Amino acid sequence: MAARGLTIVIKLGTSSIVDEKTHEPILSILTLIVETVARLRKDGHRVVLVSSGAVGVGLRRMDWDKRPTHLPRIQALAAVGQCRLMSLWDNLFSHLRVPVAQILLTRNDIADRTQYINAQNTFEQLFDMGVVPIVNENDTLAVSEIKFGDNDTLSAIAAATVKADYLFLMTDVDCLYTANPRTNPDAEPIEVVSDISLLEADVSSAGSALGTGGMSTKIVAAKLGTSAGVTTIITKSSKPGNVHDIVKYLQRLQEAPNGDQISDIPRPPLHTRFLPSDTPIQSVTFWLLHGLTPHGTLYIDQGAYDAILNHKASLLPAGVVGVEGHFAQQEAVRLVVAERPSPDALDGDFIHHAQEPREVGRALVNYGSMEIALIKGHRSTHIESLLGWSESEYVALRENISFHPEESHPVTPCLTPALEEWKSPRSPPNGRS
Ligand SMILES: N[C@@H](CCC(=O)OP(=O)(O)O)C(=O)O
Repeated sequence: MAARGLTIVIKLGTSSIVDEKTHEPILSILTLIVETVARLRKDGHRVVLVSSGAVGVGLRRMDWDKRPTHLPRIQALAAVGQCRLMSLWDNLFSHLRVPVAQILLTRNDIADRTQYINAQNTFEQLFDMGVVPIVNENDTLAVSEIKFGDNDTLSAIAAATVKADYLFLMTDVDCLYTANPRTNPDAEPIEVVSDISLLEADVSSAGSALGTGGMSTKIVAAKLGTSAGVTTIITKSSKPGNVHDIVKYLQRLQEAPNGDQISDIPRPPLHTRFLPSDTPIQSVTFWLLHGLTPHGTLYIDQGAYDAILNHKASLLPAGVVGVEGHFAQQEAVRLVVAERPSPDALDGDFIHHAQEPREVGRALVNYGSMEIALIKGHRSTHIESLLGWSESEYVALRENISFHPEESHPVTPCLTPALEEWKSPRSPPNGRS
């Protein structure tokens, strides 16, 4: 039986495709990527590339030594580089007769539900036309509040948007290790991470001089990807052909009817595979949680939280104990569970007295921050007399509320503990190359 065509997103960071010192494109890698993508397509798969490198390529074009710090200069440089970067990709892909398309995104572009769906439709159409979409952040427009921040996060959001089967985060290491393999001879590769919430990652790991991501942003991207049902894979960018081999291996693994035959399958190149959540969140939920930038925070009491979570209730003004930030109707806010203040507490006191306030989800609100500050703690029947008008009896409708699939876990420096939890039964012996 022919294998089903998969949707595969491959993310390439700046350091994978641009020489850090000379800023020249690493043509050998770019070519191998193009050949790999062409092979995957021949196998019937749909491929999206998320390519960084606009700033790096721009530096070469302008003959500048280093990345500027002044934002308009970075944005101008990215505009120069993006054009050249795409011409490089287009040129290389054209030799194998693969048409490509450029998709530049900012958070704003997908903050509107209609635009998000438009983006989905465009990807879909490009796949139907046999085109490889090449995605980057729209650096020319993006300022901090509308930035994805790094292309690892962008690639996870793109993977969720196209409902990808696999997201490959190409990096300068083969995989995650139980310890630093350069300094610790006992370091073992981590082949499978079945529950990413158990993983403790080094948030201090820096990215390259040109890019913005690092290992920590890959872990964040893997969390986003797996929560949306996307198997997320870290593997070495200098061996792009590995992507093809890993996909073949995973297909054979899926087709193997029972465990006995798995041992007959040749081992794949080294990689770390983050397994998707058993209960992936829906597209709308993912969009609410990750597509929108929150403009403020609503503090809700435990009763409201339980009612929304367990009884599918909408959020009433009575369940709101505090408001932070300035936001308008239909903007996204964080939801944080906090204790109700004592009657004699000063405004805002609940935040300080609450036992570990925690963000539990996000919501699109029916009222702006000023209105919610007036109606919080009151019955819905009082909204009209308090505001002089009433839009809805709810601060947020249940369908516009999404909860995070898991509570946030502390992220501490080290990739080592709880190894047994992550290792697949087939983890290779120490020192495997
Ligand atoms: N959008 C930017 C890259 C941003 C970024 O995160 O880069 P990287 O950390 O190399 O994936 C560019 O094209 O230069």
